Amino acid sequence: MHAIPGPARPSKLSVIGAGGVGVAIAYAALIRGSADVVALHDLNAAKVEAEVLDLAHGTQFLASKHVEGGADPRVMEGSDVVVITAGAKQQPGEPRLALAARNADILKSVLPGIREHAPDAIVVLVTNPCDVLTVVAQREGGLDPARVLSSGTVLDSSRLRWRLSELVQVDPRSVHALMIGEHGDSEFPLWSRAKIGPMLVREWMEDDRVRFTGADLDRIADEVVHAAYRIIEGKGATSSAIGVSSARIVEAILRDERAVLPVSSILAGQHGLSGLALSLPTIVGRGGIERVLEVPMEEHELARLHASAETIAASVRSVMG
Ligand SMILES: NC(=O)C1=CN([C@@H]2O[C@H](COP(=O)(O)OP(=O)(O)OC[C@H]3O[C@@H](n4cnc5c(N)ncnc54)[C@H](O)[C@@H]3O)[C@@H](O)[C@H]2O)C=CC1
Ligand SMILES: CC(=O)C(=O)O
Repeated sequence: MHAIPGPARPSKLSVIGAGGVGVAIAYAALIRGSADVVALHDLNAAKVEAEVLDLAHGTQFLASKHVEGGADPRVMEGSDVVVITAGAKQQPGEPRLALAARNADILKSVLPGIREHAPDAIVVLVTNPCDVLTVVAQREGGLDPARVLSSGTVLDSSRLRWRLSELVQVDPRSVHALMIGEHGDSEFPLWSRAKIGPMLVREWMEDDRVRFTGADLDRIADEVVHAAYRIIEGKGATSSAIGVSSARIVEAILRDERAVLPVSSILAGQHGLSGLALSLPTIVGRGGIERVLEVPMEEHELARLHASAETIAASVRSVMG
């Protein structure tokens, strides 16, 4: 006789940091139904309690039905995924790497709470510089490298796909293009593998009916690399797009999708790189990082990847010695 399966345990996402980004992630996750339960945690009790109430008041219209939170780290109990957004954000014109020392200290202060209350959770870094902090979290927290990752260039790749889709007037879901490397100034588009539908972007450019050139692609790449600076100049921070990007990563984990996403994780020899985190196309599932794909690339792209890796490694050395 087969046992009748009981109801599945509700999935739980906790978000540390109830600032602009943390709330955007919680809101996106609740609307999309990324997790059954969403918890918010912040040191600022009044702020986090107000944010939880504000979110809960929309429950009737949300896909996920339970939001909770507070200043006590016990709100993270039973989490399947913990997303970290706690920390300082960039001032206009400030590079992400300038936040490394400050945010590494904040990260170190939140790791014991995760270890105590959510020891089985996959940890996703969003706080910048997210590649550097992924390494800090793994080493300081003694985490399994497969179970700590960062949103990396998921957001940047979404920016790239949107700009390309506007250029060629094709649905962004049919644009397959990646920003790789650092989530920061040294990132770059992997043009040699970029496709629109089944056709390489380069093949589109050889078609007489297509009205874009290499100069257009250079301009788009530059816009993507500088996108956050532009938004921070105008509204002080970015939040909405990282909200949906992070919710998407959480879904890939909780639903064991084995989706290929350009998250950042600690490399173990891919492309000759080890001991630092950066973004490459990666299979993401219930175990976190299932596999980093060693995508073939051209020599000049490999050189850019190594330069990006060195930028991250230098920052890791500066905060960890
Ligand atoms: N990886 C990415 O693609 C992106 C990353 N970010 C990064 O996300 C981070 C957060 O940005 P915002 O939410 O705009 O900043 P914010 O200033 O609005 O919020 C930060 C929150 O962290 C909280 N916090 C600080 N220390 C804490 C601790 N020890 N425990 C719990 N909470 C703590 C603060 O009380 C505050 O509510 C920044 O580092 C920013 O650069 C922002 C956008 C995109
Ligand atoms: C702030 C940041 O990292 C971004 O919007 O890309």
